[in-house]
Amino acid sequence: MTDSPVLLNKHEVERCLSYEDLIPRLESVMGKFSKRDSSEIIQPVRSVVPIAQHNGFLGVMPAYLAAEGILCTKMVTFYQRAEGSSLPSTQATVLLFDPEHGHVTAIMDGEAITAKRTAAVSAISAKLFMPALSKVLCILGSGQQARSHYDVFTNVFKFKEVRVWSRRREMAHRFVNDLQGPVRVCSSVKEAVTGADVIVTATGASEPILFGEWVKSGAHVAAVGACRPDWRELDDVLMREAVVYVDSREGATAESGDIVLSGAQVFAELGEVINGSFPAQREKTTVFKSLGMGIQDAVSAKLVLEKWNSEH
Ligand SMILES: NC(=O)C1=CN([C@@H]2O[C@H](COP(=O)(O)OP(=O)(O)OC[C@H]3O[C@@H](n4cnc5c(N)ncnc54)[C@H](O)[C@@H]3O)[C@@H](O)[C@H]2O)C=CC1
Ligand SMILES: O=C([O-])C1=[NH+]CCC1
Repeated sequence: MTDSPVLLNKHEVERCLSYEDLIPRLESVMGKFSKRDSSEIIQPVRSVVPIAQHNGFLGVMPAYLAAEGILCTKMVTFYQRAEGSSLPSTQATVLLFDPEHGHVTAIMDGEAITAKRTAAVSAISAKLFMPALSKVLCILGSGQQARSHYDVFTNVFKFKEVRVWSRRREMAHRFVNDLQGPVRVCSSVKEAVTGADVIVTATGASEPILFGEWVKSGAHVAAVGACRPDWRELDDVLMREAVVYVDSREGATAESGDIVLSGAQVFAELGEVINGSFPAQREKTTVFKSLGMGIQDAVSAKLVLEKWNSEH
C-alpha cells in the first residue's frame, strides 16, 4: 500500500513557490535540457487536443528528470475568453509520481505554477538579453501572465518606468489598481512600446499586435502568448530582424505561429545560452519566444512539494 497523494490547492502552491528558489532551478534544468542527454531528461513536445467548438485546447506535458528523481505531468487547458470573463483562460493540474514505483505522490494546482514559472523564465531571458541599463518595461496584456510578469520583473530588476497596455483600457486600469508601484496605462500598443527596453507580450491574440517598426533597436521582447502554429503576437518584420531565442527548438517549430509563419530563423535555445553553447546577443534586438515546457513545471512542482514536506 502506498500513501495517498498530497493534494495542494492554488493558495498552498503559491505560498510554497518563491521566485528566489525557482529561478536557479529553472536555469539549471533548461541548461541541462539543451544538452539533449536522454539519460538525464526526457520531455516530449506537448500533446495538444484542440477543442475548436469552444475556442480552447488541452495540452499534456510530461517530463522525466532522472538525476533529480522527478516524474511529472501537467494537464493544461487554454480557452480564449470574452473580455472581462470571470473564468481564467489558463487552468492546469500537475501530477508528481514516484519514479521508482510509478504511484502518484502529489496532485497540485497548476495555475500558480504556470503563472510563476513562465514569468520566471521570461525574467531569465531578460537577465541575459535586455540592454544594459534598461529603464523602461512595457507589458502588453493585463491577465494572469501579465500579473506574474509584473511581479517578477519589478522584483528582480529596477525599472524607472513601467507601462501597460490592454485591449480594453478599463482592464489595464483594473490591473494597475491591484499593484503597489506606479504604472502608466497606455492607450495604444505603439505608445506603450515606443522607447521601451523590455517588452513582455502576454495576450491571447491570434494576429500580430506588436510591430517591429515600433520596437527600439536593441530592445528585448519576451513573447509569451501565441502558442498555436497559426497564432501570432509579433509581426514578420520583428521576427525576421531580431535575434530569436526559444525555450525548445522542437516546441517552437511545432507550436509557434510567430516562428512558423514568419519563416524566422531560431538562433538558440535559452538553455544553450545558459550552458555556454551560444552567445547572448544583448546589443541586438532580441526576441525570446516562450511556449512553456514540462521540465519547468516538473522542477516547480518538486520545489512546492519539498517546501510543503519540510513543514509537515
Ligand atoms: N509561454 C508559456 O509558457 C505560457 C503561455 N501562455 C499564454 O499566455 C497568454 C496569456 O495567458 P493568460 O495570462 O493566462 O491569459 P489571460 O486571459 O489571463 O490574459 C490574456 C490577456 O490578453 C488579452 N487579449 C486577449 N485576446 C486579445 C487580442 N486578440 N488582442 C490583444 N489582447 C488580447 C486579454 O485582454 C488579457 O489582458 C495566452 O496566449 C496563453 O496561451 C500561458 C501560459 C504559459
Ligand atoms: O506551458 C504552458 O502551460 C502553456 N503554454 C501555452 C498555454 C499553456
